[in-house]
Amino acid sequence: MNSHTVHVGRVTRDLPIVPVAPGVSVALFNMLGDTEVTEEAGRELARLLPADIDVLVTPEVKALSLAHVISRESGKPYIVIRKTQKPYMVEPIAREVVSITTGKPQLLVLDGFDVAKIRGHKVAIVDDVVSSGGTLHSLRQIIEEVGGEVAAVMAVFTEGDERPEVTALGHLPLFK
Ligand SMILES: O=P(O)(O)OC[C@H]1O[C@H](OP(=O)(O)OP(=O)(O)O)[C@H](O)[C@@H]1O
Ligand SMILES: Nc1ncnc2[nH]cnc12
Repeated sequence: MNSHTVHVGRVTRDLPIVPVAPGVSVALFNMLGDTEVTEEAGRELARLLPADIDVLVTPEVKALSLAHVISRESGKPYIVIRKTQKPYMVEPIAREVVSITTGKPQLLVLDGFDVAKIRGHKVAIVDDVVSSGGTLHSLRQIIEEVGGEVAAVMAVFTEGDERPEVTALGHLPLFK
């Protein structure tokens, strides 16, 4: 299998290149279960986090442990936007999203319990990869709908297009 070598701080990984759509492949970056990469990326991104951020918001699931490390390092709390609506949620706010790696609609759901932690606050969105920007767009819509201000977007990698609005540790090409 072809691979693409990346560096996350002092850690090196060979990412497998996998097809995600007809004629499009990505270097798959899956942090789940990779403690070394998660710790390194989380510490690096925490150093780059603007001081005036109140709260981190991350989408389930691959970026979850990254948000945990940034939270621990920065002392800022984090909120997880889920991908399924649960019966225990209070007045959930949901948006559909199509990411490049999933290719079909998924839900992004904010539990109403968490709205007060976002309303009137400066938010940093945390994700592992920002690619088509579909996930970022829907996260922004949810945060702004409940009165939060997206003041930073932090990711380990951008992918495809350049994204000057994203603070990232590196960039991944799309393979076409
Ligand atoms: O910019 P985009 O094209 O929206 O792609 C970025 C999103 O895609 C991935 O999530 P994925 O859909 O693979 O879900 P998962 O983390 O639940 O596996 C990744 O974790 C980002 O959230
Ligand atoms: N290269 C990639 N690896 C993992 N998740 C992604 N989401 C978008 N691009 C991705």
